[in-house]
Amino acid sequence: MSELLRLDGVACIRGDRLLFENLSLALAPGDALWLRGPNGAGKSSLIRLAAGLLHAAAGTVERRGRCALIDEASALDAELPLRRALDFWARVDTVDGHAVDRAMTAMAMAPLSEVPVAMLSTGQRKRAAMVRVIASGASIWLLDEPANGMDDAAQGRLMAAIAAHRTNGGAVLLASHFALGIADLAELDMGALA
Ligand SMILES: Nc1ncnc2c1ncn2[C@@H]1O[C@H](COP(=O)(O)OP(=O)(O)OP(=O)(O)O)[C@@H](O)[C@H]1O
Repeated sequence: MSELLRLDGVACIRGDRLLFENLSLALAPGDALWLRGPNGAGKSSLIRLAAGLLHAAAGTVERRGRCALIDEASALDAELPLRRALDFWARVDTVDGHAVDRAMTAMAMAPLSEVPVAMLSTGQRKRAAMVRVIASGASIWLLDEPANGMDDAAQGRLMAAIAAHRTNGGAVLLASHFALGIADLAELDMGALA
């Protein structure tokens, strides 16, 4: 497979409801795809399928390389100072402290290194989750509403991080209610599949 992520003829059932079927998509290095659609359309479900956290009722999901995920649940230990919480994941992802340093700078989080995760604001928590994604070194980014709660400056940093990741050969699958102003972005309207 030349792509980083490929879904072929995928169906998703949640509870007793068929959310979508026969859905296919492929992300090659440098690609980004925006999943759009109203509440309940299945955007988060598709992201979780791509991450391997949900089982497809039909079809296949293939990944080449590691993926990093942002969703509504924070993976960072709420009790720890931010930097220690991020260093834990750096060890899991087998990346060094410099990768965390660079990602902290990219999301302007370095001044908050010693603040416990539980005390971060909503937007700061999203930025912290993005630091983890950037530092992970994963080639496939799965971002579920990554900009929710971010102010304009943080959204600008998110856009820059996405652009840099694509330039470096990564791919991005993004679910968002609103357009984020990303250049050269493919779209999949999940509302149209319902
Ligand atoms: N664990 C679950 N069990 C049963 N149904 C679920 C479960 N999780 C989600 N659903 C249902 O699946 C549908 C799609 O949910 P999903 O979260 O994927 O949509 P979404 O497009 O991301 O919505 P939003 O824009 O509100 O985040 C909804 O109708 C939801 O109620």
